[in-house]
Amino acid sequence: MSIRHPDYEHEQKRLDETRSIIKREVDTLRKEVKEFTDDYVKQVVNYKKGKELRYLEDQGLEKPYFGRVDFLKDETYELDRVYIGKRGIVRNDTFDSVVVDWRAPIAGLYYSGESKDAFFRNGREIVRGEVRLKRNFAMQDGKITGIYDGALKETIQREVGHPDEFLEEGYIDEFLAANLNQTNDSRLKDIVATIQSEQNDIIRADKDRPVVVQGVAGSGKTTIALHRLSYLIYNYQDSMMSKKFMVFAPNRLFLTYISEVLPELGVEDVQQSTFLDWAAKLVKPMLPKGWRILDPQKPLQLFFEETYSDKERQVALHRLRFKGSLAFREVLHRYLSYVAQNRISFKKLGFVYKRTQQVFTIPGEEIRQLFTELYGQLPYRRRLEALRKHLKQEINKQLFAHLREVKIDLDKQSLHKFETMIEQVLDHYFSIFPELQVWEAYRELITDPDLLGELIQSNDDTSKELIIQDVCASSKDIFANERIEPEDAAPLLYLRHLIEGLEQADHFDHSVVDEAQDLSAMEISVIGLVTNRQSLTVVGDIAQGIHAYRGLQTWEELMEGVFLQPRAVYYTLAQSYRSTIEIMKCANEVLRKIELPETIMAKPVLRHGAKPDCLSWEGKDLPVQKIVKRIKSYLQEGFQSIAIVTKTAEASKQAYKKLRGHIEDVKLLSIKDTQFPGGVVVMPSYLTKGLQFDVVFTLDTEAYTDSEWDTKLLYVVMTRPVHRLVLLHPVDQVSPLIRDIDSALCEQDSL
Ligand SMILES: Nc1ncnc2c1ncn2[C@@H]1O[C@H](COP(=O)(O)OP(=O)(O)OP(=O)(O)O)[C@@H](O)[C@H]1O
Repeated sequence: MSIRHPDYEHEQKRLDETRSIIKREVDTLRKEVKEFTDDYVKQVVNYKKGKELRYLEDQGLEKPYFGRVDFLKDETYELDRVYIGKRGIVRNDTFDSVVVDWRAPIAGLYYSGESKDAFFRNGREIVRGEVRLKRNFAMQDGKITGIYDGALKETIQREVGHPDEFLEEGYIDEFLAANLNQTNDSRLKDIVATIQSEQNDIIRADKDRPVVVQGVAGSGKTTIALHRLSYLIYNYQDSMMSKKFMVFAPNRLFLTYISEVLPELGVEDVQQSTFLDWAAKLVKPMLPKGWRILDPQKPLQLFFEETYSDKERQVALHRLRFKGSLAFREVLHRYLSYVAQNRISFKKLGFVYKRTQQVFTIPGEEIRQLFTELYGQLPYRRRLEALRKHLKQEINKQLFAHLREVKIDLDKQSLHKFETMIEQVLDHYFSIFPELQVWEAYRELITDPDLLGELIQSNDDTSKELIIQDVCASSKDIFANERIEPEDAAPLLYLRHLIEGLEQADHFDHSVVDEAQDLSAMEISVIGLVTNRQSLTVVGDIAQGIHAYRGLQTWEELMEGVFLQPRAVYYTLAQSYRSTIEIMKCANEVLRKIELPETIMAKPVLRHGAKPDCLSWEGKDLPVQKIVKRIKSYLQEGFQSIAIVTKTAEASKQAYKKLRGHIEDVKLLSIKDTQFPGGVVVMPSYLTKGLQFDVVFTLDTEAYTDSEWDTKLLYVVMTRPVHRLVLLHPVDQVSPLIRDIDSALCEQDSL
């Protein structure tokens, strides 16, 4: 575990050897990359070599690997000693592997830890054996500065003697602790050296099944979802393309925040979008000219800001929840059946072959069955195409059977004439099918209470009536201004899937859905529709669901209602890596105010820090000078990213006005921002989702009531800091959420 490790000499020698190999590689690559060529293939090879060279120069030489695993194979008793790094390194002359890429199958052993019963997949083969050693290295300037051995439990046993007690407290190995304790620059990093076993299971999960992860705040959900992309592209580049990977995240700010880690992980050209930005591109061309999608912030203002009446909120809640629900998805399906049943009269198809006066018919019932059953799974338009083809074949079959019977041989010209006649007959027949237009159909459905009432299924008639009235009347009002709302986008796309089918070109090879609890089941269903082979990674935390008016209430909704074929694999992550024990204990105390399953309480890793400060101030005006003084002292201590968080966007603007003259470079962030600047920022609570900072101030803690939404919102904010949390409130206004937090958990004082 330290420099006096018995293997130190040996490991340093191994590192020296590896570094000299890398130096030779660097020299060769430098020469090769410099060579000019106008051959396209060679240019591509050179580009790849250039990338490899940059990695070796920037990182490979400094730290070629971070771990070692010794694996004794059951079958052959061979001992593989594998050094694992961020990228694989192969000797150019002998093609020997010097360092194995962390994503390679054998590297999985390193992450699952020491075990007598281990295995990895080598293509189709499963190689079994024993992991004899898992070793981590700390390195600096080509020197080994630390060697950490063993699986967690054994290490603790050796060092302190009481493994279970420590594990319960969230003990982590020294190597991980050393990594976590570095001051954070608030950007996401790669964690390839310290991926934990339960995280590794998610990263390496089956690519062709949806993966759903409930992970507490700071458990690494975003990080591992991105590592999974890197893993997938490394192992399946024949069947997947990184430019067909999509990351859905809650806002544009968050997208730039995560985008920096992607090149580090070797996946550069991944698409990234909010659900709405992506959906809007597909939905806008479907709308009548001049129509627009309303601002997605509207509902947040409606629910978090005080200017709206309870009635307005209630109506919006009914409408928004309904539009995102699986019940509505069912209604969309039923609408198509309704059209088939009520708006198409399946008459018999008949025609006469004039030359012999033979009458051919296909009964209406048979056509109905073909349409609703045999081709029932296809989108409406494709069903029509398939049905037409089918009927044409059937007519041909009947005709040729008849011709054989009456011994008539048709010449080319007669055949052509006959073909034309069939097309005419079919054209006439198909005029009975309504030409469904997605937008028109949707509009009819969502504004006509009688139709919706007929298609909705609910046991509770009174609430059904109420919901239908709210949904239809308020949707009509929105449409009257030639607007749709963001929550219309997913059902519109779903209906398009049912009527026209979604373009294959818009499909993804893999989709990551981050902060999935804030999307509706309908939205996630749509993402499922456009993701090939259901290759999705869906991560989130129900405790952080701040879009309760539309988001998921439980993961069961997805497991039982969306991902059925194939079924999703569900994982939970309870260990939290971001904040100190002191911060997480305090945040958990707030979360306990609402009823949530125990599985979503975070267990912080064993990293201590200062207790959160809960500071009250006297007087009418915010004590700007005192707050500024605190911020400055944190900056002097070396903390680089500080978030001053207010509950609403409006409050952020006010706070920014007060602070900007006193703190250099302070920035105000709003939903419109796309760049995440770091430094000192003022921002509304809901925008902090997914982000992290060294220090977080909640400027108006008193604004959070004890409603479920406010509780979750404050919890989100309280779980953003890596090192320090400061909760501020006027002395005579205390939020019920923090009123009775034990003074053992937070430092209560006046500012
Ligand atoms: N195995 C690990 N080793 C080192 N750091 C880790 C590990 N897992 C997570 N972290 C760190 O924990 C922090 C939180 O990670 P991340 O933002 O991915 O979590 P999250 O679950 O998405 O959080 P939230 O839901 O609160 O937004 C990051 O700084 C990340 O680097």
